[in-house]
Amino acid sequence: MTDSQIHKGLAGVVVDYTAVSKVNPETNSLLYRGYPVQELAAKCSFEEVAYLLWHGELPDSGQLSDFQAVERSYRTLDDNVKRVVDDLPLTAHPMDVLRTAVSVIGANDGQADVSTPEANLAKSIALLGKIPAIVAYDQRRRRRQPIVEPRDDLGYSANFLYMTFGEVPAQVVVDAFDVSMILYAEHSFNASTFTARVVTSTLSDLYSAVVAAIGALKGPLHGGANEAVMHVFDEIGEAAKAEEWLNTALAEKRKIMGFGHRVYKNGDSRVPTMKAALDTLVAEYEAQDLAELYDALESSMTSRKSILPNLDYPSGPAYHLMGFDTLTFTPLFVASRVTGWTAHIMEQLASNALIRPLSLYNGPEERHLP
Ligand SMILES: CC(=O)SCCNC(=O)CCNC(=O)[C@H](O)C(C)(C)COP(=O)(O)OP(=O)(O)OC[C@H]1O[C@@H](n2cnc3c(N)ncnc32)[C@H](O)[C@@H]1OP(=O)(O)O
Ligand SMILES: O=C([O-])CC(=O)C(=O)O
Repeated sequence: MTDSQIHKGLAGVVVDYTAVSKVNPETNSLLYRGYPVQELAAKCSFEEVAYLLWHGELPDSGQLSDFQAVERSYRTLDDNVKRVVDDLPLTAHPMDVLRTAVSVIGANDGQADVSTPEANLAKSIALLGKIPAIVAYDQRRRRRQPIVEPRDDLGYSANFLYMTFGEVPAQVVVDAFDVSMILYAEHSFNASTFTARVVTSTLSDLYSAVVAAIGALKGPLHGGANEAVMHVFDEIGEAAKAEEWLNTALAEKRKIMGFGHRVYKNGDSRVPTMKAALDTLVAEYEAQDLAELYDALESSMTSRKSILPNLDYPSGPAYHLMGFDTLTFTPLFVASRVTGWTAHIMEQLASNALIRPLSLYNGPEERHLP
């Protein structure tokens, strides 16, 4: 084995087929089951997109209402989950709380190890329904606000916002949130999805794969970047300081959160759609200062490094304007991406091979105890 066989970070390595989504950096496009994500964001709800990712086809109206009824039936949290969350310190990151709560849901499911396609689909829909309840519960407990029970007369996004804030915001806000959920739902073999597939490849259960994926998503090089973008905005403060801040940060060899991508080198296909959603929020909340800071950092970064924003760059400030706590941004990503993860878990199981790459040893030569 030689050095040339090593692909650090698996960059450029094709590991398997997938029919769930196609990321094409040459055409700067992203297809979910063949449909451009921009069309889905413009014409479909997040529930329809979740159904598409799992079933391969969009639902007709009867299939959609059956699906929505099942998702709505899972929106209430069991007491045992609430108790575990309540026992966690407020110093725990919301991603750690969510990871723990999903683990508790798995441990309480007597059928956790049943991995038929039907059983895994049922668990996936249950997680789709329950994760917003966990995220909302945790933000409200941190704010010492009373818990808001779900409403089954509301769609996914309106209910998510209602449970978090105690009221349904203006329709433009619900729409922007729904668009973000659609855009975050799926992105081929990214680090967290690959993590879920590795766990699944050992024939472990769906909950274990999702818990592991949450851990992988938390890091700032992946999903944690949407939170990190907001910390950067807070650090900079105002548009006039963006260029100087960036010069210092680059001189210190810092990675600028929300910029760059392993696959897209000419811009992230999802950014224009999310930026348009952010613009509607800027108008709704009259947040021109934030928009100016966004533009100033983007244009400084583009002229200094020619590195373009990824989806986390517009999503972070969008969630901020909606009123979410900064630490809650990556859990919002989980709420959406659980659809893609579970679609991949089911795909992996349908054609499984244990994922186990090789390594080139560079430790001490063989040696022996005296
Ligand atoms: C939804 C998502 O998960 S999207 C990704 C979210 N993550 C972030 O926004 C974190 C910031 N971005 C990054 O750290 C990187 O761009 C990654 C991890 C996303 C992609 O990394 P890679 O594909 O490994 O790119 P790589 O690190 O090889 O970058 C190539 C060059 O661009 C530089 N670069 C890439 N992204 C950035 C950045 N955000 N800030 C500063 N420099 C950067 C690298 O330092 C490297 O420079 P060098 O050749 O002088 O060493
Ligand atoms: O594809 C990646 O590497 C990261 C990403 O954008 C995502 O998971 O949405």
